[in-house]
Amino acid sequence: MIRQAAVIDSMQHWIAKGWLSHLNRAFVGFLLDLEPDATEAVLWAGALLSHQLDRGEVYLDLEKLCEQPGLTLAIPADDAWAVEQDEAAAELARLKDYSIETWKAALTQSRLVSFGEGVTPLVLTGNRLYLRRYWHYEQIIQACIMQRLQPVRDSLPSSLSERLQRLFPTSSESPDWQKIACVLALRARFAIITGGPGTGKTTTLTKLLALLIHLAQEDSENPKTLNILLAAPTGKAAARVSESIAKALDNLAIDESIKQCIPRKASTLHRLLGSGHDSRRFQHNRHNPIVADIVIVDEASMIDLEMMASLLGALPANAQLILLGDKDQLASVEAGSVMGDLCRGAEQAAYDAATLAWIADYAGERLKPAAALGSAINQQTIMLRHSHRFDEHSGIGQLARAVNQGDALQAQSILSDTAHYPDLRPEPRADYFALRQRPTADAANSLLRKLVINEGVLGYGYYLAQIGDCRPNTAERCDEWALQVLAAFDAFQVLSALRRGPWGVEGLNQRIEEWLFARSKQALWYEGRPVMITRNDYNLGLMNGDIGIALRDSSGKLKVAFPNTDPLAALKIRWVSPMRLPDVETAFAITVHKSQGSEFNHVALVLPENISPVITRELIYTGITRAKESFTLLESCDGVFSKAILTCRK
Ligand SMILES: Nc1ncnc2c1ncn2[C@@H]1O[C@H](COP(=O)(O)OP(=O)(O)OP(=O)(O)O)[C@@H](O)[C@H]1O
Repeated sequence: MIRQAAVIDSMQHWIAKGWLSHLNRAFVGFLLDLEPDATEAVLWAGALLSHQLDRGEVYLDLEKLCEQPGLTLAIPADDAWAVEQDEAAAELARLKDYSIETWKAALTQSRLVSFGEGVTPLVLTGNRLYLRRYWHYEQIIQACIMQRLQPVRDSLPSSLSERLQRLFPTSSESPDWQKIACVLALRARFAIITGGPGTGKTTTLTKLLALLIHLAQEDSENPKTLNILLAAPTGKAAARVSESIAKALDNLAIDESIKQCIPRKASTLHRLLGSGHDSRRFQHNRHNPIVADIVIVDEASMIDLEMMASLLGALPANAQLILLGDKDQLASVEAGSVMGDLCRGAEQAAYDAATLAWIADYAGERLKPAAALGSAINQQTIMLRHSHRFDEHSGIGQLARAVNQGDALQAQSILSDTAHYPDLRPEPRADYFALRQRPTADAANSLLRKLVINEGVLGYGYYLAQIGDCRPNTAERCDEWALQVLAAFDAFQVLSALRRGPWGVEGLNQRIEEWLFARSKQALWYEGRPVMITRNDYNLGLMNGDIGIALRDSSGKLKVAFPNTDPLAALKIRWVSPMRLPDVETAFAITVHKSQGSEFNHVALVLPENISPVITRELIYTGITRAKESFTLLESCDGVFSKAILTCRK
C-alpha cells in the first residue's frame, strides 16, 4: 500500500507538470477499485495507457516504452520540450526499473488483464497493452476487412476489357496504377486507393464506379441498379469530395445514363451512420445496417479507430467498401492511425502470384514480383504515384516528395532555390517560398505580418475586402455574400505545428488579430472573426473542425455563417448565434492536424524555435500538401524543418 501511495504521489507530480491528466489519474483510481492490491507496474501501465489514448495512440507499446520512454510518451509536452527535457528524463528514469519482461510479468498476473476475449478492462497482446474497447475495435476492423477480401468473382467478362480500354486509352504512366486500381477493386468487396495530392484518386474512382455500374447492369442472373453512397469524415472534406467528383464526372467520357448513377454529393460519416444526439452511438450498426451496395469514403486517413469500427460494423455483408486517401498524411486527431496501418507496405506493391496474374489478365500490366510478399490487405491496396496536379517543375510537388522520402538535404536545396518576397509577388512559375536569409524569430514574424496583411490573395486582405466591399443591401443576397466570404477565407491559411507558445496557434491568432484589426484585445466576437468548432455539436449539426465566419446579417446582428455541407439542404448557409457556440477557437491560424481534409490556395506553415516530438515528417508533408497554388515556410529558427523531416513516426 505504501508503494501504491508513492506511485500516486509521483503521478500527482506528473499531473502538476502537465505530463499526465486528471483523467489518467482517475483511470488509475478505477483500476484500484477493481484490484485494490494492484502492483505499481500495473498502476503505471494503466496511467500511461490512458495517456497514450489521449495522444491518439490506440495501445501502449511496452517495448518502445522501455527503449525510448520520453519519445514514446511525448513527455514533456511539445511546447515545453526545450525547458523540461532534463527534468522529464530524470522522472522517466523511474520507469527504467521495469524491463519488458517485468512489465509483462506484472500485467500477466493482474486480474485486470486478459489476453483476448473476456471482461477485464485491459488486454495484453504481445507487447501491446490495450483498453478493452480499443482492442475490440481492432478485432471488428480485422474481421470485417478479412471477410471482404475474399474475391467476389474469379474472372471479369470480356466486355469489360473493351470498357477499360476506352477509359484508359493511353497512359503517361507506366505501369498505369490507375488502371490497376480499377481492376483490383473489381475483384473483392474491399479496396484502398491511396496517393498524394492530385494523383488521380477521384478520377480513378469515377472510372471504377462506371465499370461497377456496367458490371451490375450486365449481370445476366441479377441485373441491378447499384446503391452507391459517398462519404468523408468531416463536413469540409465532404464538400471538397463532392466538388472533386463533380469535376471528375464532367471530364469523364462515358454514357450520361451511367453518370447519372454516380452520386455527386458526399455526406459526412456521422450522417451516413445516423448520429444520435450528443453521442457516437449510431442508428446504423450490425443490427440495423446501412442500405448500400457500395460505400466510398474519401480522406480516409482522418478516420479514427472507433469510427472505422462503427463504419465496418454497420456495412451490410454484401456491400463493397472503397477507401480513398493519402496514407502519408497525419493520422486522425482521435485514437488510431487506421489508414496508415492498413496501408503499411503499400509502396512495395508486394502482390502475390494470384494478384499479379489478375493485374496482367485484366489491366495488361506485368508487374515484377516484390522481394517479399505483402499482407492480405496489401493485395487489395493500390498506391497511385504520379501527381497530375503538380508537374515536375512544381516546387510544392518536389518539396512534398523530398519531405516524404525523408530527404532533408534535397528539401533544403529546393527551398534555397526559392522565390522570395521582395514585394510579395510570386515569380511566375514559383509556387513555394521560404525565408532566404538565415531564419530568425524576428524575420519570420515580420514576413508573417507582411503576408497576413497583404491585400492580395496571398494574405487575409482579400478575404477582409470581401466582407467590406461586397456587403449586400438585401437580405436575399446575404447567403451568397457569406459563401463568397467563406471561399475568400480559403484562399490563405496560416498553419502551425503547435497549439501553445508564441508560434502555436494561440500566440499566432493573437498577433494576427492585432495586425488585422489594429486594436489590441477587442471583444471576443467581432465581424470577420473566423472560428473553428472544437467539439462535435450534434444539436447544431456542427462537427469538430468546421469553420464559420462571424458576419453581420441583414438585420445587423452578428451571427456566424457556416457553409451547409448537407447535400440535401436547400439553404447554402447556416447562421448561428455566437451565444450558441461555446466550443470554438479563432481560426486565422490552425494546427496542421485540424487542416486535414482542407486545401487552400496559399499555405504559410509556421515552425517554432525548437523541435519537439510532434513535429514530424508526416506533419510537414500534410502542411505542404494543403497548398494548391503556393506554399510558404516560416521557420523561426534554423534547422527545425530539417530535423522534422528526419523524424518519422511510422
Ligand atoms: N491519368 C491522368 N491523366 C491526366 N490527368 C489526370 C489523370 N488523372 C487525374 N488527372 C487530373 O489530375 C487532377 C487531379 O486529379 P484528381 O482530382 O482525380 O486527384 P486526387 O488524387 O483525387 O486529388 P486530391 O489530392 O485533391 O484528392 C485533375 O485535374 C485530373 O483531371
